[in-house]
Amino acid sequence: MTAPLTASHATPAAGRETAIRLDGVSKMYGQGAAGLLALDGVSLDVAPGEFVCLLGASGCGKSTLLSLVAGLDRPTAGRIDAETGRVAMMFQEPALFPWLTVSANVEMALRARKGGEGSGKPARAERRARAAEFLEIVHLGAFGAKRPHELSGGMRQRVALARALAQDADVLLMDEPFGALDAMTRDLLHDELERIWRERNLSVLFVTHNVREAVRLGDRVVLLSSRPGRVVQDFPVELERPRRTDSAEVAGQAAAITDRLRQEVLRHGR
Ligand SMILES: Nc1ncnc2c1ncn2[C@@H]1O[C@H](COP(=O)(O)OP(=O)(O)OP(=O)(O)O)[C@@H](O)[C@H]1O
Repeated sequence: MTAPLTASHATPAAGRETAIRLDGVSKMYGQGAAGLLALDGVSLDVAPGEFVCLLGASGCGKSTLLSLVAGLDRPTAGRIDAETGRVAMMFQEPALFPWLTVSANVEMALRARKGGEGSGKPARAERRARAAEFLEIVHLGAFGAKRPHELSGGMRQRVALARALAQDADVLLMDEPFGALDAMTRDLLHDELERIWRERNLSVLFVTHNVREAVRLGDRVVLLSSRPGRVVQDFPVELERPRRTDSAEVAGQAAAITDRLRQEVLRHGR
């Protein structure tokens, strides 16, 4: 949950147009007869600036896949390149430090930044000013002095988003970030995330159980099989943006993907 917020395991390969590449990635937890194969030969590319949603039955390895891309764990086989190297993660729980103000939570990410060309750690006053800018981006400019418990669930997730942006990440890995929010708040956050994704040209890998949410947000929806997770189908979503979750177009494409997901779940007798 409160695992490291940045992971850098870049493998530069000049001229390749991928932000994330998984090539034949498998993950086995444990060993021998007691081993559990969570992912089996997953190959998947995310282009720079692309928004890819990952769908699949419960336990099919979606979170495992994200943690491998984030470099929090290693694959048993296969290869992962996150070429940009600046990866931030968001979870269903915002995982803020409750004793710190909203601003200080975002400042922590600025403190934790790795040094590098033009990205040295900013001094305290500058961190505060930059945290305020990131809070403006998520429309929480007036809330920097509040503590997390004074905010609603949706606002706390916006702080988590500001914190992810403050890491100067160009790849966002999101594990059901809006799963605990009510439908109205989720809708608003979809709009905000879409705006920020476009403005900052982020590459996003977004895990969800919600097929409509995947179609609302994704350039592509990648469907994983039940465990062990394998890529079953990759659905391009060519609907014009901005999309509405409750539109007939989104509902239509979501229904087709749900049918395929249902077949997959039934095939595994769940
Ligand atoms: N650290 C671990 N050790 C052993 N088994 C694990 C570990 N982490 C996950 N698993 C198992 O690996 C499988 C895939 O888990 P994972 O959490 O990646 O699936 P998921 O698709 O994200 O699930 P959900 O949709 O329910 O969140 C599950 O059977 C889970 O129990």
